[in-house]
Amino acid sequence: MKQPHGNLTGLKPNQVKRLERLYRRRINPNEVVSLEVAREVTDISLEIRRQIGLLINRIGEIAYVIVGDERALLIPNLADYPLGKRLLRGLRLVHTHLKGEPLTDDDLTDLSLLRLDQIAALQLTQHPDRFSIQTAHLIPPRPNGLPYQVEPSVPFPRFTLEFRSFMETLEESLIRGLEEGKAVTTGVERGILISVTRSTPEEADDSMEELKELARTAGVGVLDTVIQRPKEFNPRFLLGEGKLREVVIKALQLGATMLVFDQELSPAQVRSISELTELKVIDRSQLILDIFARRAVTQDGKVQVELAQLKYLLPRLIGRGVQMSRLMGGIGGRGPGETKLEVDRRRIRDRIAHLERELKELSNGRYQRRQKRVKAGIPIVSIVGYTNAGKSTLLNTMTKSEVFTENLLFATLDTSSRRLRFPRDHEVIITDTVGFIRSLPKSLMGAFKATLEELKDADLLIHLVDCANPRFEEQIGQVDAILAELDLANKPRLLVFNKTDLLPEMKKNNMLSFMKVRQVGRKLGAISVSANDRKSLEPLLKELQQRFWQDVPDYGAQLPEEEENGTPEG
Ligand SMILES: Nc1nc2c(ncn2[C@@H]2O[C@H](COP(=O)(O)OP(=O)(O)OP(=O)(O)O)[C@@H](O)[C@H]2O)c(=O)[nH]1
Ligand SMILES: [Mg+2]
Repeated sequence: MKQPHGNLTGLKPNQVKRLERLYRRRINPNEVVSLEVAREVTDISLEIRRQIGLLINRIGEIAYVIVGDERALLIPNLADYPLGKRLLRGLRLVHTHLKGEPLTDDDLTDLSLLRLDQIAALQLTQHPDRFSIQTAHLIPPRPNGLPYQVEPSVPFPRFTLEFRSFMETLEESLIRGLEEGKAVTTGVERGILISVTRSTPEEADDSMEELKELARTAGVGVLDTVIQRPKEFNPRFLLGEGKLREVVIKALQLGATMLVFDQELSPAQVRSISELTELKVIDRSQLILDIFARRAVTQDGKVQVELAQLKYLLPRLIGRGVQMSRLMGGIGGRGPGETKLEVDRRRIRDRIAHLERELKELSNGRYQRRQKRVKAGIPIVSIVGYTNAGKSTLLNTMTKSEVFTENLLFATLDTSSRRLRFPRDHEVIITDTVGFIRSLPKSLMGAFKATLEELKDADLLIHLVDCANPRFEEQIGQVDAILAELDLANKPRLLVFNKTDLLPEMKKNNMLSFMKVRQVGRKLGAISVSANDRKSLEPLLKELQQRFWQDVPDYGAQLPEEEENGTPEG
């Protein structure tokens, strides 16, 4: 015999029995609830002075009988009715309100969060036979509107709703609403970005701005951002449960498909949050991994990214459940691939070992190539810097080659090298590198050390800075920190401020920022360039000549001749 849910203490055996017997009742699928069943629950409810709720499925079976207290009831985990890809749960809640209260905020939250077909309150009075009914249902998302509609309450005998056709119409309109929503925001996924942090409001904002950029780069449309700065972190959801519920309602209103956290989430947190919200949940690390996965081009890059992805996933495979598919799918399913997702942990470990061997071989190849270069005695200059600083653009302009550049984060994932010829048969090799970023996932840091291995051979690092970025100072610090972590703190370095063509505009709009750029630039002795303008590179080229061949008599800062440049190395 199926048990009623909720607290049954204090109920008489015959009352429990009556509750149990409710499971045997059938409702006509075209009715919200039948008069007989409504009467029975109001009777018991008045007798025990507690709310009673029925969750009824589409074929009219009573799937759950729930006993609450005088004012509320707690809906159990609806494990037998997973939402999956459906818009509605396939269950409606009919429950009693002992004092005839209208639907409460909690009721409407349950409706929204659980995506119930409908919620109905039987509003009781002193007379067991005289009660009203009030219903509410979800509606298509509207910007800044409530996600549900509440109907006026009507005396039960006058309540005539053709439930089946009502549901059909409702589902159609929800689907239509979703499709319209999709047209508004492009992107495979539409996400709400969340940051839960104790850092200062400015830091939190900066980090959120960067997360937005990352999301954009990953093809996630950003619908909204939420920053919470709690006194204490909620260990289960990171952010407070109340706040999380607000987020879910917002997600529903805006038609979001995923939540993106600025903080790294533990596997258990991802699980709890996705269970509660039924949305895809990813964190900053996974977002970055996802971007890497999209961008890796060379064998080396691909191997490293897959390795990093698997290492990230492995600890998250423990106690896996339904939500694993969500976790592993990544954005638009660009995880390590559906078939691979099904392999168990053992096979993933094997794969990791295999990839690590492959990486080593690739790295040997790189080492030999580097040896050749070092032997040839040609100075090596590596361009490093925060992602989107303009490193690839600089390499292109300097050498007139075509390295993929884009106004997206992490355009470059593989090092590429070019020769740059100076007059008098002097030349240097210039290498472009993957962009740096704060809080690079640990798993990636390891993998990318391999790519950045080449930096060890560099005779000079050009640290390129996008000085038009409001966070440029911080970014300089981040790059310095990563270089230190790579044991490169002592390499000769040249600080170069890029995008100076944007400064006049900044001077007009934000004098203070402009002055800041100038002050920092002077303090750190930065050279100014505009990577997309060859002419502006003269001071930089002159500096390079002086650094490498200072004994050479000054022949003027001359730009390398065009036809001599851009010979790809090798
Ligand atoms: N206004 C302006 N834009 C620039 C300049 N240099 C680069 N950009 C733009 O900045 C964006 C990023 O340039 P990339 O060369 O891809 O930057 P990157 O540092 O290689 O980036 P990652 O490879 O992602 O780390 C592109 O849209 C460039 O067109 C410049 O001097 N002035
Ligand atoms: Mg680049």
